[in-house]
Amino acid sequence: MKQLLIKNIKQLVQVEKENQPYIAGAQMAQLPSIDNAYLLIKGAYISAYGPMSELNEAALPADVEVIDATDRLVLPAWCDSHTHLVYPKSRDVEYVDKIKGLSYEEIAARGGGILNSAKLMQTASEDQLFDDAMVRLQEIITWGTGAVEIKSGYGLTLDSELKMLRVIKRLKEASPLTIKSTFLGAHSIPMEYRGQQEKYVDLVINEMLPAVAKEKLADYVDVFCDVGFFTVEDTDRILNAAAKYGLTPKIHANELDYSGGIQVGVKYNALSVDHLEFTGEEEMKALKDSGTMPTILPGAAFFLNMAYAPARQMMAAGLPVALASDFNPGSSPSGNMQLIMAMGSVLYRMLPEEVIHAVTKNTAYAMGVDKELGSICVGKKANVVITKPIPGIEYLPYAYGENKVETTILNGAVS
Ligand SMILES: N=CN[C@@H](CCC(=O)O)C(=O)O
Ligand SMILES: [Zn+2]
Repeated sequence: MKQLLIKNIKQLVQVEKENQPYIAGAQMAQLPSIDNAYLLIKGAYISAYGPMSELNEAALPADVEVIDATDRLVLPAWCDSHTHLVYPKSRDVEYVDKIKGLSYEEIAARGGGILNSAKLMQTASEDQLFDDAMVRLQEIITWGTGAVEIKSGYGLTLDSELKMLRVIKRLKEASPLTIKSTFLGAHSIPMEYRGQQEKYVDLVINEMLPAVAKEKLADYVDVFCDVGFFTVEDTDRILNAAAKYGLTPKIHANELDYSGGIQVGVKYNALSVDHLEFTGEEEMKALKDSGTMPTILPGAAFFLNMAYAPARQMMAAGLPVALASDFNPGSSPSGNMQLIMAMGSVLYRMLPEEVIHAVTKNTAYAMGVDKELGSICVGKKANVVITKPIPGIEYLPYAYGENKVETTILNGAVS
């Protein structure tokens, strides 16, 4: 089997002897690393690592491929556990409305926002959606992403939701990235259902969910549980129905208000609850030891000029925190996880060690791939990044405009 040796690594970051599902509270500030290290990859998996002093290069096969990482750091590739990166077109027009002062809810209420994308989605071809999304995937690989979750939710009709999910299925097959798909039929209420949204919820439950399950198109289910969108009762109904198909929830919650989304997500053992701008003591109590990953989406809060989720209070309460990009055309038009790390650090006061855990281990958990990704651990998939020559981990969030990643390795191969 083909072997790849990365040697003379200035710092091998986030090594783990045994896989821990996620990192919480004060432990997030501890980042186990090895200076002057090597990493050995066999096929698609990590087979060994350690200090250079323990490397017996002579014992390796003659055809081993060698990368010299002098002055460079090696880290697990980022896991981006929340995106909407299959979409028909950018929404830069709304951007100007936002600058002029229209709120996210005001844009949505007059048929803009998610409904704008949903309208375009009706006529978008599957091939065009696939080609555009492949370009976006290629770009995020260059920024160091190794795994990504992608949601439907710009369809909002049976056919269009299935179209989006089929595109995601094709992306899974065509891309070297590890991809998980999430059914988000309950992303917004179509205009014709306004005032009778329970009928749209019926459609999601009775028509969309069975069709999605029949074609095995989704790994997870999501609901936008927030003011002006879906209520706790709607969410409860959808998650209850989804559980019968074995679909675990990942919920959009508490972005616009104390919506009860966090609590209903925890009630249904959601893998993650995401956004969380409106998180108080009660919400943190519900999250404690729940197994539900609190996931903050700094790109959306920054772009929409929202309040910032209380990341430091969450960690002080012993909770884990994950950071994802929310890459979408309306509220976070970037999948650059290095920028997310910078935002985590500057806007949420998270330490470099904490942001690294938040975009690797904790997002791996939030998208259900923690056993295979998220750390440098023997037996895990070899999805790693080699940085350019940089001074240390602090430089990753500090130099927010630069691409610090030189090489992304996915499944043991340079991508
Ligand atoms: N908050 C809800 N949904 C997306 C927004 C999608 C859009 O505006 O197109 C989000 O996560 O930010
Ligand atoms: Zn989202």
